[in-house]
Amino acid sequence: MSKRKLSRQQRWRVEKIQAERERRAEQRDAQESQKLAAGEYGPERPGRVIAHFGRTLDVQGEAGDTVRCHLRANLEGLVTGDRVVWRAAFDAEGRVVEGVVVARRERQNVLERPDARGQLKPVAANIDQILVVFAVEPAPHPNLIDRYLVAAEATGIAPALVLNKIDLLPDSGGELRELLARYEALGYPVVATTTSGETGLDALLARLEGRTSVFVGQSGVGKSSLIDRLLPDEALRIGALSKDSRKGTHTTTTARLYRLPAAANAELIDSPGIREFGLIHLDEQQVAEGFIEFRDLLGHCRFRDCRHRQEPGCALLEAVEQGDIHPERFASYRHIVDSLNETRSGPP
Ligand SMILES: Nc1nc2c(ncn2[C@@H]2O[C@H](COP(=O)(O)OP(=O)(O)OP(=O)(O)O)[C@@H](O)[C@H]2O)c(=O)[nH]1
Ligand SMILES: [Zn+2]
Repeated sequence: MSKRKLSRQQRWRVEKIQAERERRAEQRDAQESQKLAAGEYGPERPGRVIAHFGRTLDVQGEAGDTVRCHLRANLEGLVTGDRVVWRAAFDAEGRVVEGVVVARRERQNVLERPDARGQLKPVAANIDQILVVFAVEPAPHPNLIDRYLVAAEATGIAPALVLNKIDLLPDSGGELRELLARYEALGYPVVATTTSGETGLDALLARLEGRTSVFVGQSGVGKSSLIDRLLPDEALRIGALSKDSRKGTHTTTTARLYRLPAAANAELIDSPGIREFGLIHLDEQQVAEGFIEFRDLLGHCRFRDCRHRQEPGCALLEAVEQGDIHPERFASYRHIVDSLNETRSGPP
């Protein structure tokens, strides 16, 4: 909007348009309640939110059909991935033209991100795995991988690692393989891929099969390239969409759920906001719990309030000493805790 002040007449028009919009929304809610009461909608069916735009949602039914749905007045805060109960409205020929979402099923988990004011807001729900992508180039710092893993563990969603750009792996890539073996030994699934060939694509598809996944990872590791590979048609459509938004219409930053054509029951939830990951909302205890090999030891230090620095009888320090915790993972833990403390005590 321009800095010029709105004239009285302009302001009057804006207010009038706003009032008209509200009136229409109220009217629609009332009509829907009437239709629901009169049984004009079909029976209740299960569905899944694949995109949402304010009070309008795209819901995928069990048959894979997508229906534009309104939200019943008393339902709030649905996000992509939510499982819902919806009812269809039909046209004269008996075809489903639209629907209304009447209930939300309990969530298995929810991914949250801070909004502009730093408040955590749900962005997607019911996710089975977080695929942390890293690449041969830019070379991964182990601490960065750990930061992603800790953030993922805190959501309660299982993480897996994807090493991309293995076409760039030098013959002497022993160091990286060693790093991967360390995470595999901890129990994390690891898949190696490249988008410049077929290598690893089958393994990635197998990992995606039967699950709802999200990709996260540092800029430049190849997330977009991998997703383009998995969703060739969708990629074209998104390209067309963003061309429009560049003209200044509107940009959709909300998450979308995609069904992958190449794997059975494989779904992907993606948006620029989901790919980024923060740790700032975690406390020291949550960071420690994010290191899965620490979990059994937590609570076994001599002092209840042990901060695992130099306290005698620290179960973690002893495990490092005995080689049960890799020193680099422990250094990583320290680094994350220190960096969070610095950020919090730093200037606002
Ligand atoms: N050699 C090689 N290059 C790749 C591979 N995958 C992606 N790239 C290249 O790496 C660069 C970054 O890829 P993107 O897909 O944009 O990475 P991204 O993770 O989506 O990055 P952001 O959008 O910044 O988060 C591009 O120039 C790609 O062409 C790969 O398997 N091998
Ligand atoms: Zn301790």
